Amino acid sequence: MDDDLVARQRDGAVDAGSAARLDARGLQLRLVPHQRPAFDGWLQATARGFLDSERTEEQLAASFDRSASHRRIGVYDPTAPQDDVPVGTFETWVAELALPGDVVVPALAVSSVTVSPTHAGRGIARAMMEGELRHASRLGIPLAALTVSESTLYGRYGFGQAAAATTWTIETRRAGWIGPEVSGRVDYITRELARTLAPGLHARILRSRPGELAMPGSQWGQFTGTEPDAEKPGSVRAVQYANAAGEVRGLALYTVTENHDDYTKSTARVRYLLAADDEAYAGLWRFLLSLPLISTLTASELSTDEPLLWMIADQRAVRMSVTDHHYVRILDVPAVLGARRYPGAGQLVLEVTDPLGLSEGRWLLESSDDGTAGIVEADGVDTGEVPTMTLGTTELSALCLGGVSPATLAAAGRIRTTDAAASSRLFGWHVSPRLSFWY
Ligand SMILES: CC(=O)SCCNC(=O)CCNC(=O)[C@H](O)C(C)(C)COP(=O)(O)OP(=O)(O)OC[C@H]1O[C@@H](n2cnc3c(N)ncnc32)[C@H](O)[C@@H]1OP(=O)(O)O
Repeated sequence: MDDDLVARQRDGAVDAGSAARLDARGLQLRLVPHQRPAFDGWLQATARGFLDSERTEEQLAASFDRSASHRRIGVYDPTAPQDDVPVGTFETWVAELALPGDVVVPALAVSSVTVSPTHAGRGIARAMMEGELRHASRLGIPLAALTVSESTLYGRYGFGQAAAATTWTIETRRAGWIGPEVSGRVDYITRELARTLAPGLHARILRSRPGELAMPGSQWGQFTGTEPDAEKPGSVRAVQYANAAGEVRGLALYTVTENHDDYTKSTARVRYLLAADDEAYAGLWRFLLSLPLISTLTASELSTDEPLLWMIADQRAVRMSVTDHHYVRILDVPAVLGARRYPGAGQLVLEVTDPLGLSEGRWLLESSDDGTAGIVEADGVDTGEVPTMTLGTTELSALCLGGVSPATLAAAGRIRTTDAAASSRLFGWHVSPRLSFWY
């Protein structure tokens, strides 16, 4: 990651257009310095917005210590009784996001969007979002991404649902293992060791799964229960998988809920599973499915095409639900579509409209047999019989990771294409996108 870009994104001035809009309503848009007590007011407002209880001194200190690298903005009402507590909060940082084909690009990760109910419906969230997207666009950051509390919030700004997630409930005794028998071993490790191993393992899988985002360091602490303010840290169990050569290739974190009426009907919840290769994946799931006294295993933020389903003899032992998860917003069409890889050679004209005017245009995309692509402005270029796709940024963003096909969006009336089959061949990818956490 480019440290200079990270610093310019974090420290850049608030967007002048959004500041002026809010100022006209008597509100102030400010960059929140990484200092206490300014940080405390911002975090208390964010916690309240997400229905959390008031943060304790221990939680404030722990959050402050782990959050220096992020940009925070707040909207303040100087006439409010608590004028040091913002009525709007917004957090961003630059993180690598994986695109199809083992490539990553810098993305603006967006989080902590809240507006106090006392100030709702006055355009505060819109002003913060538009301003931060413009700031990122000016810095050349090619896309933005977020996970959502409500599905209906972000399409209006050009975010498209690009990587769905699945939630699983598995009847372990019914499932039956028909996956590979692996030659490595599973061992319990301390949560601290899991915290140390996790970032390296995640860095290895990041590029292989479109949609995955580099996880903020602090979140590993939350998954492993090693942060000073972690809730019930002792409930988190950690195991590692090492192959026959002794190399650690995966780890799993889980919690259990005892059933006091019948211990054999207890439940385990997979908190996080990281596997750097197929063998570690099989070894860890095999272990989790055979935990003694556990009759139900649950897991979430899995992809829509997990090999796990094909390692289970009785697929009806699995109940699976699909939910929208990772939303992406293209800010620079040539940068994103020129960086990702394609299944093979093809050509497509893209006519893109953008509600915020950041990524509008008409482009000719040409991919080669090796999957790389070039993209040029199509105006003035003879595009002859090349298939054309006409769509909004929201829909292009939904398509860019290969999680949904142009044919599906055309059938849904969301895009127009002169050749649904050719467009779908070009935009498809052989694995479904996935994001393994919330942020
Ligand atoms: C990435 C994340 O952090 S996801 C978390 C989002 N935050 C939350 O869920 C916390 C609880 N909710 C809130 O804090 C606020 O209600 C927010 C942030 C969702 C909205 O803040 P507001 O300042 O009231 O929104 P604002 O007035 O700017 O409205 C912007 C647009 O969103 C729409 N909108 C606002 N709330 C909702 C909603 N709950 N569902 C659907 N649309 C909504 C408005 O109608 C408006 O539409 P328009 O501009 O296209 O006409």
